[in-house]
Amino acid sequence: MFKVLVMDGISDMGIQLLYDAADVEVDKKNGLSEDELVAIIPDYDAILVRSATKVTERIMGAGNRLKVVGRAGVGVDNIDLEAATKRGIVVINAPDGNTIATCELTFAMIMSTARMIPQAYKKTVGGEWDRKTFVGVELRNKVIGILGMGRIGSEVAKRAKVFGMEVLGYDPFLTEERAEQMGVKLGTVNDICSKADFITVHTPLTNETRHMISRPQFELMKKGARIVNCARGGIIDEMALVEAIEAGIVAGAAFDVFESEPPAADHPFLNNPRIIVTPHLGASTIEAQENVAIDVSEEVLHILREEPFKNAVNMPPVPANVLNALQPYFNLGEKLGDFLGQTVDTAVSEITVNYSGDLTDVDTSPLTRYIVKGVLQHQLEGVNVVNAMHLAKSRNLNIVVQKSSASKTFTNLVSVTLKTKNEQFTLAGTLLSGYGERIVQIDQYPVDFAPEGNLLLISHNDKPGIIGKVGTLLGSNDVNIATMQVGRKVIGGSAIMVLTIDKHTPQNVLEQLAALPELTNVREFSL
Ligand SMILES: NC(=O)C1=CN([C@@H]2O[C@H](COP(=O)(O)OP(=O)(O)OC[C@H]3O[C@@H](n4cnc5c(N)ncnc54)[C@H](O)[C@@H]3O)[C@@H](O)[C@H]2O)C=CC1
Ligand SMILES: O=C(O)CCC(=O)C(=O)O
Repeated sequence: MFKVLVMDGISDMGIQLLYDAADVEVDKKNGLSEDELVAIIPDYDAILVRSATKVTERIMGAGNRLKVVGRAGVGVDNIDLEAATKRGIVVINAPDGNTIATCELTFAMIMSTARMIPQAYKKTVGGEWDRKTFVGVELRNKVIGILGMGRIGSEVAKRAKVFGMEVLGYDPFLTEERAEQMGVKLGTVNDICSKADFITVHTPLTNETRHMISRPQFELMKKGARIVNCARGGIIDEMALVEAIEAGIVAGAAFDVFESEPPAADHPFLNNPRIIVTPHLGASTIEAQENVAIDVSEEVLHILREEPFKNAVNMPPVPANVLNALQPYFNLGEKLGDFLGQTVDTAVSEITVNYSGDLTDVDTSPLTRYIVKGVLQHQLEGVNVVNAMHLAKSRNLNIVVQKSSASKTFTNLVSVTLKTKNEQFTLAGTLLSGYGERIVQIDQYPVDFAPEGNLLLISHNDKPGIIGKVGTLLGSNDVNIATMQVGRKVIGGSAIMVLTIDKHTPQNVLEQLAALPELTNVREFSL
């Protein structure tokens, strides 16, 4: 039974999928401190959060069965990604479900600053009938500058066009072609700051975007500019904004997010009549909360059940077509790594993977992760596909990936060579139509067996009678052989035998086999 901890009031409708799952037990909690979470997290396989709960290194360190942190939303700045990756904990988010909600709040904020609706409301309900103070501006024919043209920024741009605004955009990943399709003129941050009547930011908070709008940008602005931040506190320098309002440059601002949340009681925004604020409500619609909770629940179930998933934040994204092409190979890749990992007793210095046939046309890096995971799990604790490459890198393990043109014999072939200081070992596997996963080469020897169960790998010289001797010895010790494969390069030369055994071969039997003079090496593997 998987135990999932749901925090921060995530929508019950959205997590119905988890309640309905026979293999999942759900606990809902709110407002726990870091210490309280550290105390209970060892019981859980997954934790789901919005933005309120900070999932820190300490919490993840205590979560010894924690496999996934799910963020019901976009921004993952409340989750220590590095700590998660190190521990092989998958972090997933729900990037699409709250785009429209946040875009619509942004527009509400733009219109509220244009017409000072909250300020007018406050006076009116206070008993004043003030029709002079609140003379606003129209949006039509005004210039809006959008910094960050991803999901939300692009939706804001669409709506701004409908309001008759000229749209300027800045995003390092926005091509001229795409900007043109959206009717957006590209500009630099400073360009946009000097031309726009309204500026809205929709980037994540990163080293590059922190204080992207600060004193120098406010100095470039037109008198009467209005500023909106429904993305992340810190993208706009809060103190510089207050100064720009005092200097008469900025006429109004609307903030849903703060450098520190919640803001301190004496935060200068809270009593400034030109600044309107909301408590991080961008994603707070019934629809968005349901969407993100559904998305994150689906992904959490996939991860717990070890099924393929798509929205991991601490792993490179895998496009659906690549995932479809590679998924059938994941188990084979892991088995090849697993087998190879059992062949060595000393540190691995290099893993070389060669893909051929059908596999030359796709980005095989997700499959390489499975192979590396398979190898490393014999050397390190807690390895999985999330942290495999990170662990390999941190141990200076060289991963070489090669692609060669179609294999002569197989339509697809994955060949993996493991190198240590003193030895190297190669295995190759394929997916055979109608037969599934097969190992088809061990070092230079052609073989053909399924990578599963208990295997005995025996090196010997190709002489008559050896197979019989091995069979008799195993039979007399009640060790049943399920399948047997013999591989040799030339008649009478060195050869190998691969036997699938119904159960684990006892140590004393392995020793008796090793004592047979015709055998040069006997090793047991378990896959
Ligand atoms: N107030 C709220 O409740 C919510 C806030 N957000 C926040 O809104 C922001 C945007 O969300 P989405 O549009 O879904 O994300 P997104 O990932 O689709 O878009 C972000 C865009 O920012 C761009 N970007 C990154 N660095 C940049 C830089 N230095 N300069 C200019 N552009 C840069 C990226 O290229 C990307 O196109 C995120 O920070 C997210 O956390 C999202 C949902 C709700
Ligand atoms: O969960 C929330 O309400 C915050 C949403 C948000 O900021 C995000 O998705 O990045």
